Amino acid sequence: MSDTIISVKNVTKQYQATQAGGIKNISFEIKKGDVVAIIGESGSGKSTLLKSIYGLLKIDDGEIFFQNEKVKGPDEQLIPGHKQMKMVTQDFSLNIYAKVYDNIASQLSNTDLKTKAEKTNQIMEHLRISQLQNKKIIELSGGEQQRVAIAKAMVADTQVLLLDEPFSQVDALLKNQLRGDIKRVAAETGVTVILVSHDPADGLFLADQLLIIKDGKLLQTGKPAEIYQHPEHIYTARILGNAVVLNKADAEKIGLKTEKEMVVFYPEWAELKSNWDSRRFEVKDVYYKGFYDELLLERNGVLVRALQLNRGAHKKNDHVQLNIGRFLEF
Ligand SMILES: Nc1ncnc2c1ncn2[C@@H]1O[C@H](COP(=O)(O)OP(=O)(O)OP(=O)(O)O)[C@@H](O)[C@H]1O
Repeated sequence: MSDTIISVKNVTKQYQATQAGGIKNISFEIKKGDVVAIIGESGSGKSTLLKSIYGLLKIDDGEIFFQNEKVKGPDEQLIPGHKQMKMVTQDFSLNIYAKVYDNIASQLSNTDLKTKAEKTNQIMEHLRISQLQNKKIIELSGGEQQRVAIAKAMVADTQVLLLDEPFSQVDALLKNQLRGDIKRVAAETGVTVILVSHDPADGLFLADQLLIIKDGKLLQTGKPAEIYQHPEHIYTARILGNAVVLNKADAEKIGLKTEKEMVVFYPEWAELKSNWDSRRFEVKDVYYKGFYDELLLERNGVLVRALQLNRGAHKKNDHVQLNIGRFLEF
């Protein structure tokens, strides 16, 4: 228990106006120093959960604890939010006409100017923005502003960093770099990071703990690899791995026997072979995916997808054998 920093217990928050949305009876714990990714589609309740943890929303039911102290809602304190947590929203809340250095340093007191300068320089180094320190925010790209916003949020000994869609402003290449940097900074500084993203790849890459949210409910939480390999819901397998989902009748048409209603497998669990046997599929289409092909295959009117690492080996209209080594039943 001692290394738990955040406990969310049976938290419900519904919005009066919509009578829907929000989050429903969510419980989980976060370990100090972990990177936690909350993954779900748009409108699933991710931001509601993040704001509730920070104390920005009045929750209807349940409790949230920071260490052993209850997080107060906006009606219970003068300035909503939690002193040891910082939230970076998509608008960054930076002073766009001030310099990078001053934006970050503004979070520290002037009583010890040497420490103030040291801490500001150190966090800029961590986030690789030292070279930008004399630039004004308005002169920076979206990705650079994102880094400054994170540095500003972290500089004053923040224990929990809350990031709402931190990669929304960066392109694919910079996104990989920023993801790596957040992971590294969390490991180096010991800060606990809770981030919200609609892109499951963010969670799989970054997180020590993943939370899958759908329609305001927590479907599953755990380590990314565990959730990926053992999803408890079809939705989880679909968003994490673009799984193939078949009903019982279709599954049987391609030779998969099940007592349950649905069969699910990730394309990489199916092995392609050229041998001609009873489990043959016809290649309906080939999608170029860079270092591999994705094949759309058909058998008895049922379509499935499989990966072809040996690019170009099978072409449209070829017949192939597919060994589905593992599948899940729901
Ligand atoms: N202030 C509000 N008033 C009424 N309904 C709201 C309010 N904020 C959010 N909702 C509703 O609650 C649901 C969850 O919203 P939330 O912003 O938490 O989702 P999200 O998963 O973060 O989505 P996105 O990725 O689009 O930001 C949505 O249906 C949304 O319309």
